[in-house]
Amino acid sequence: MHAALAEISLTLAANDFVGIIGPNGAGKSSLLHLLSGQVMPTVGHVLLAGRPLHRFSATQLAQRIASVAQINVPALGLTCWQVAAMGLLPHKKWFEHETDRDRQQIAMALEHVGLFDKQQATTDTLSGGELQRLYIARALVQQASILLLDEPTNHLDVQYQHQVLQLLQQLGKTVICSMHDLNLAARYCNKLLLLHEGRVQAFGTPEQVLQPDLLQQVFALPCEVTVHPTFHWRQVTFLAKDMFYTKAKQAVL
Ligand SMILES: Nc1ncnc2c1ncn2[C@@H]1O[C@H](COP(=O)(O)OP(=O)(O)OP(=O)(O)O)[C@@H](O)[C@H]1O
Repeated sequence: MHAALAEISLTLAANDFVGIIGPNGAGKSSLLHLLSGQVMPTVGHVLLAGRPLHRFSATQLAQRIASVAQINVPALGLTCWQVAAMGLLPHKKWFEHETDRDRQQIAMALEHVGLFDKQQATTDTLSGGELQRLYIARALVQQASILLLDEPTNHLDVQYQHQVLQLLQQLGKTVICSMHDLNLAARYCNKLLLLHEGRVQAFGTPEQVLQPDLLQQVFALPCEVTVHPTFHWRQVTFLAKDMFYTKAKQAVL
């Protein structure tokens, strides 16, 4: 049997903003499923505050961990407000009504993701990016201290990519998300986890993880890593193989 992940051992601290990076099929989504408790590891444990995830009830987990999946099917007929309000479910008893505080929280979450003005719009009228932001709003309403997001900037335009990552960074929560854009990951995450073929290739700060040789080996493309002159972020540029060799040849001539 093929294991999606193997020999993963890591400890994440409260308030870490971790970007899981790696090529297609590296195991990013599988790791998020394990961390959310959706899937149990066949070997080993995932511990939350020292307690294995399987020892928490579904409600207890939902009060602590909120997940935003990669592909969210729009809940047909529901308004943005109603979808965001679903985040209250782990905190409510059956038929318990929304309080003023609940409504304030929903409004704030919608405001945070730029959807306050669309609160009465139905989800089938939203763009892919708006839908993504709506599910992030639902996760905020859930008030979990850990947020797991599968490619949260997928479908978002540049402005909202930055707005959403900035928002996630400022939440003061533990945020773990898979990301394909290494430059956005370098800019916003304080830690990166580089996966390849189900194994951890590197885990640490963006400076530690974004090493050209390592990236070249994992992504199978020549790459350069530079440092932004003003902000000191790492910036990764992948080169098509022929570009790299043409440039190297010119440098030799
Ligand atoms: N439900 C499943 N059953 C069997 N194998 C699976 C399942 N889901 C994923 N896999 C396999 O596990 C491996 C890791 O997949 P995963 O979706 O976690 O990768 P990923 O890094 O998130 O990829 P991508 O960047 O394409 O989203 C792949 O080989 C994939 O084919």
